[in-house]
Amino acid sequence: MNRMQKIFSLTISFKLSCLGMGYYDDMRHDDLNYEYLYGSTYPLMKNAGSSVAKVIEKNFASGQKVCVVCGTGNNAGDAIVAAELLRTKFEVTVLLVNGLKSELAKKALQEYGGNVVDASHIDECLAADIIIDGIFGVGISGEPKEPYKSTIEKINASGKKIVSVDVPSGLGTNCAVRPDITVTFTSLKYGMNKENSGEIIVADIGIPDDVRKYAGPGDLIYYPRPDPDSHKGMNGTLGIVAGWEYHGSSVIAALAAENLGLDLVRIYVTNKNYEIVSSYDPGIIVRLFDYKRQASYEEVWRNSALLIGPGLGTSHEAEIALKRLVNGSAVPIVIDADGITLLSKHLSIIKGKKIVVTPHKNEFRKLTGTEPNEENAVEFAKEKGIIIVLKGKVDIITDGKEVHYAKGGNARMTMGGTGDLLAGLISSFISKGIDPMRSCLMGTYLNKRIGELAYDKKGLFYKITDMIDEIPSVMASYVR
Ligand SMILES: NC(=O)C1=CN([C@@H]2O[C@H](COP(=O)(O)OP(=O)(O)OC[C@H]3O[C@@H](n4cnc5c(N)ncnc54)[C@H](O)[C@@H]3O)[C@@H](O)[C@H]2O)[C@@H](O)CC1
Ligand SMILES: [K+]
Repeated sequence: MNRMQKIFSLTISFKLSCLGMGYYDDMRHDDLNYEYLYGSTYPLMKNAGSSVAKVIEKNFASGQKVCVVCGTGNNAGDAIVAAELLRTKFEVTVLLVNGLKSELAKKALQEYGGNVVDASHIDECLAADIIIDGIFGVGISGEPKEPYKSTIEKINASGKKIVSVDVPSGLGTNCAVRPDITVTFTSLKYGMNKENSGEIIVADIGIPDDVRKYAGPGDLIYYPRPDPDSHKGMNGTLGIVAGWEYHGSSVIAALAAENLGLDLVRIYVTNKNYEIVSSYDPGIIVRLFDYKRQASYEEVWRNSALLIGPGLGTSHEAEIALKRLVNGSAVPIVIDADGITLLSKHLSIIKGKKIVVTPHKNEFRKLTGTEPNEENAVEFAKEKGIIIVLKGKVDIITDGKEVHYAKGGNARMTMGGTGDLLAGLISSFISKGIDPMRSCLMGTYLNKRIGELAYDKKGLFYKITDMIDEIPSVMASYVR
């Protein structure tokens, strides 16, 4: 390879591995939400394997020898499912290059009744007529390590017909299988073309639309891990303008934010509640807000996202503050509770702003002048260019184009404070730079989930801080 070729190859490889991560995240998202809604994702693996088997039956004469080369993950599982379906018509051998790690792949192997060999039989296995490549799918990270690197080289040197499962193993690195056919699942992966993937067949493996319509644990994986080189302020700063009337609402939202790993959580209150809010938690910064001073507004605008409204009251000073804050803000704002009541009198201020409004049914009526239902929420969100989270037994989340739902929770969640908590969660995710729509899905799912966990421990007798206490364990199980 000359220098230019090397640079080109490195660029391609970098791009593919970066974008490969995107596919991996999307696949994990779909898998987690699938599990949440329907249970095990094994049926998807069965569908994936079955689509590979169908392609082989259609393209190759039966009776030939097939070597199914397996890595350790779910890509191998798909290949083993295909092996079981093919073994009545073909002479099939499953080659386990280095055992299996994936539980689903192990299950597929249990259901497979044919011939299995280990790496000591690699040469004899690769002498088959057809090779199924189930070494890596989108779960690869970095360059293939041994023993896979030399296995890929042997596959490419074999001169046999090669069918890759989902993606050619190693695609985007310097060592990739070069197949005749690739059966890829759900959608074409970035960078795949005829040269590196052979004939590409996109197979639908039956992932239901609901995995993207419903908020679920899969949405939480989009929480950004802090860069080890980042400094204070780069991982979310939230300005909470709340609690001027009912101080507890601002504290609930701030505690939610603190538990979500933000760098700085600041509450802005007036004289009346300054002392009591300041005394609550050492991790929360409390600042005095004077609605007549421009400096107060400028301080609030320096945060990466704002939450306005919980326990704010509807005083004259709150009304002025809301108007000026929204008007001058360049960062996204979540408006909740009293903020919604005030906003309903000044709807023109949200034009062109990045706004999420989180009304319950009555607040929705006040805000829109219409009945709280999906159709009206979509209509209002579209007309105003905002996101609406209409809270209820099932939350409805819409930006006027897409509609999503969050279900779950329990009857105890009608208690005061759950709305403040939800607004705190959504605004915190937004402050970390997560897309606002995704932030709403993450927040609505998480709010319902922590209600369920609190119920598991204390039944109907849990309180709002019990929900807040559950935030870290839920997040930590999806974000490492
Ligand atoms: N929702 C979906 O899209 C579905 C995807 N499925 C399959 O699942 C695949 C992804 O499965 P997995 O996440 O288990 O990942 P893979 O099967 O792609 O590979 C992961 C395994 O390879 C190892 N590994 C990763 N990089 C390596 C490297 N550079 N050198 C050596 N070993 C390495 C890992 O330790 C892990 O055991 C997809 O490509 C697809 O084939 C299907 O099972 C069905 C559902
Ligand atoms: K593969």
